[in-house]
Amino acid sequence: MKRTPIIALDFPSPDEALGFLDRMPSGLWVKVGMELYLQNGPGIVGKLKDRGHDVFLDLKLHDIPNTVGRAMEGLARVGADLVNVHAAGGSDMMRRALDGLEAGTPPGQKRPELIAVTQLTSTGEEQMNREQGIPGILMDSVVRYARLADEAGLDGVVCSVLEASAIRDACGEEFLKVTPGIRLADDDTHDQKRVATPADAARAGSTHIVVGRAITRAADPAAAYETVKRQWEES
Ligand SMILES: O=C(O)c1cc(=O)[nH]c(=O)n1[C@@H]1O[C@H](COP(=O)(O)O)[C@@H](O)[C@H]1O
Repeated sequence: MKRTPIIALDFPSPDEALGFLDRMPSGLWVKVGMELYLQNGPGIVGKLKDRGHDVFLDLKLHDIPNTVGRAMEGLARVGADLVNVHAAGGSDMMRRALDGLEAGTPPGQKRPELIAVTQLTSTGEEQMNREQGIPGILMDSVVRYARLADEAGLDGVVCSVLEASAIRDACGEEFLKVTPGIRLADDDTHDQKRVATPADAARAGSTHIVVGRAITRAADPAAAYETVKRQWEES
C-alpha cells in the first residue's frame, strides 16, 4: 500500500465528500466511515475508486461470528481496499470475517485487507479500567488484541501511535499499524485521548496514519494535507 496519509472523509453526503476532494490532489488514500456510508449506502466507494483513490471502508464490525462473516462476504463486493472489525469481537469472529472476505472477493480481484481495532484512540486508560473492566495498562490491552488479530490471520490493527512500536515488536514489521488520533502541533485534540503528530507516527513505526479534522476542518485543507504528508514522509 502507498505510504500516504489516509484522509477520513467524515462528511454527511457524497456531494460534500466529493466536493472536498475536488480541491485536493488526485490519487489519495481516503476513508469512508459510518457517517458517510450508513446514510448514503455503498455507491460512494465505487465513485471514489473511479476517481483513482484507494479506499479504507471503516465500519468497525462487531457482532457474532456468523453475522460478521456474512456481512464481510457482501462487503468484499463493494470494492474497498481495506476494511475493519473490532478485535473485542474475538478470534472466532475475526477468522470468520476473513473467511467471508475471501469467499466474497470476485475472481481475479484482490481480497480487501482486514484490520482490527484494538482500543479506540478516544479511550483512555482510566476509562478502560473503569468502564470495560479491563485492569492494568492500556498498552497491554492493545498489544494483546494485536496478537489475537495476528493469530487469527488478519493483516494488521488500528491502534494509536503510542502503541505502534510495541506492536511492531510483537507482530512484526509487515503487520499493518494504522494509526488515527493524528494532530499537528497546537491542533485541538477534540474527542481523541491518544494523539500524536505525523512525525511521531513515522518514528514509532506506524504503517499508515488516518487524519480527519486536522485536514478536513483546516482553513486550507490542501496545505494542511501537504504539511501532514511532508512530516509523515520525511521523519
Ligand atoms: O478505525 C478508525 O479509523 C478509527 C479508530 C480509532 O481508534 N480512532 C479513530 O479516530 N478512528 C477514525 O479515525 C478518524 C479520526 O478523525 P480525526 O480525529 O478527525 O482525525 C475518524 O474517522 C475515526 O472514526
